[in-house]
Amino acid sequence: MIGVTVLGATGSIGVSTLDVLARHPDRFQAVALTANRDAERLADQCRQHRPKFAVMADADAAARLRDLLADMSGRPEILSGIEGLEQVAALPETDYVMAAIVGAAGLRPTLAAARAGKRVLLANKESLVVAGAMLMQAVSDSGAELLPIDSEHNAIFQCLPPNFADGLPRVGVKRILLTASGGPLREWPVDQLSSVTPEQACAHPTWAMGRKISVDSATMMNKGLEVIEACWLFGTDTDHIQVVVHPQSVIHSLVQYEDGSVLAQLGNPDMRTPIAHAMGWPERIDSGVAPLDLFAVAHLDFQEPDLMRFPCLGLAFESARRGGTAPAVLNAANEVAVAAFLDRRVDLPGIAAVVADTLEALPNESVADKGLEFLLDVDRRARESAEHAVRARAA
Ligand SMILES: NC(=O)C1=CN([C@@H]2O[C@H](COP(=O)(O)OP(=O)(O)OC[C@H]3O[C@@H](n4cnc5c(N)ncnc54)[C@H](OP(=O)(O)O)[C@@H]3O)[C@@H](O)[C@H]2O)C=CC1
Ligand SMILES: CC(=O)[C@@H](O)[C@H](O)COP(=O)(O)O
Ligand SMILES: [Mn+2]
Repeated sequence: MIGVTVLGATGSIGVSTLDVLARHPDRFQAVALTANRDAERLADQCRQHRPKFAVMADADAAARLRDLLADMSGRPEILSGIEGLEQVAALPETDYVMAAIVGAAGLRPTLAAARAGKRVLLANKESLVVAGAMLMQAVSDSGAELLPIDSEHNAIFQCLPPNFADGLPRVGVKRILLTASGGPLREWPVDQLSSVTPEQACAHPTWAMGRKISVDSATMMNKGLEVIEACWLFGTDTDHIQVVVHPQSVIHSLVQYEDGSVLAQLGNPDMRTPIAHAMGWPERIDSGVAPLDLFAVAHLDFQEPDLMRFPCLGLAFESARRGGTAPAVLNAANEVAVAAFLDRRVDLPGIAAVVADTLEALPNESVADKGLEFLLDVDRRARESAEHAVRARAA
């Protein structure tokens, strides 16, 4: 039996993961489930999946979870805080860790799973953006397995040969073609972007996801974060990654080879496919996703991204090229700006403006030989600076 810890069990990826896990009761057992504040949903999940541990990041929510599960026989041990998250990411009875916390908050538990040598199923792209070198080093030092859950990166993984870690040029790869839907604002009049509401930004045309990543898709910052994620996962650079807008989200990404071949992975836009792929790998297991009907799809369209409409994508490419602390600053500023947008404290174009101001305000520092505390401090300073930029725009 394979023991699974699901970090971020109550979120969009967490729920899909538990759906796949429940389809294979003879293969997987939930060992630990975690959430931030949603004790009610985590309590329901504990009753269904009967994990040994449940963690609420928030201490008050952990107390609520204890009350909610007081009458459950064989109830899980309930932990709280970041230490609880790190503990269940590294349990001896856990084989696989689904890293599905949203944002840089997922970094420490994801790192704990990597350091403990687990199979890390990585949805939390922000971990790689903030601490790519450190996370990749932890994976290599411990012998952990890192399998991408992000649909594009999972697709690329499926289109690469098993020895891709030898280096993409050595295995004949010319470049990665990273697909993007273009989000709900792809055709919105550019001069009216300041009127976009949080509800409109979160109404993704093809994927059902949490609110933070939905806004990132609307600004195309999501694709920018994914470019940085791809650089780390596949040992490449921005010159070898092309973003291709593909509104149908049926092709999840492509790999172009030296001989002219282009390999692609296709499927319905449902995250249970990459989740089942990574949980079953190297075998193929049922995901519950309906077979792709190409006649119903009928057309596959491709466009170049419009960097005037989507300045966040340009900022992310620039941060990736600069390296150092720039990607961590980009990520922190974006998290602050997206939260402010969802609170209606800045308008949608304000997100890119806050990120640009924050990148400008902070020096770019080298991350070589620096530890986790340094990166957490960069993240903290960038958040402070971004919050100032939000207030300055609101004033
Ligand atoms: N949704 C998708 O289809 C895809 C998501 N991803 C990535 O996966 C990750 C998760 O996304 P998604 O599932 O959409 O997000 P959701 O917002 O739906 O879920 C986030 C999860 O993280 C928990 N959480 C939030 N903040 C904290 C915190 N500070 N400490 C501990 N736990 C916390 C939430 O708990 P609570 O419910 O209590 O708030 C919830 O369980 C993101 O990094 C995203 O970029 C990548 C590709 C596709
Ligand atoms: C499902 C998934 O992997 C998301 O990251 C998706 O890519 C979002 O769609 P966009 O292409 O619009 O960012
Ligand atoms: Mn994606």
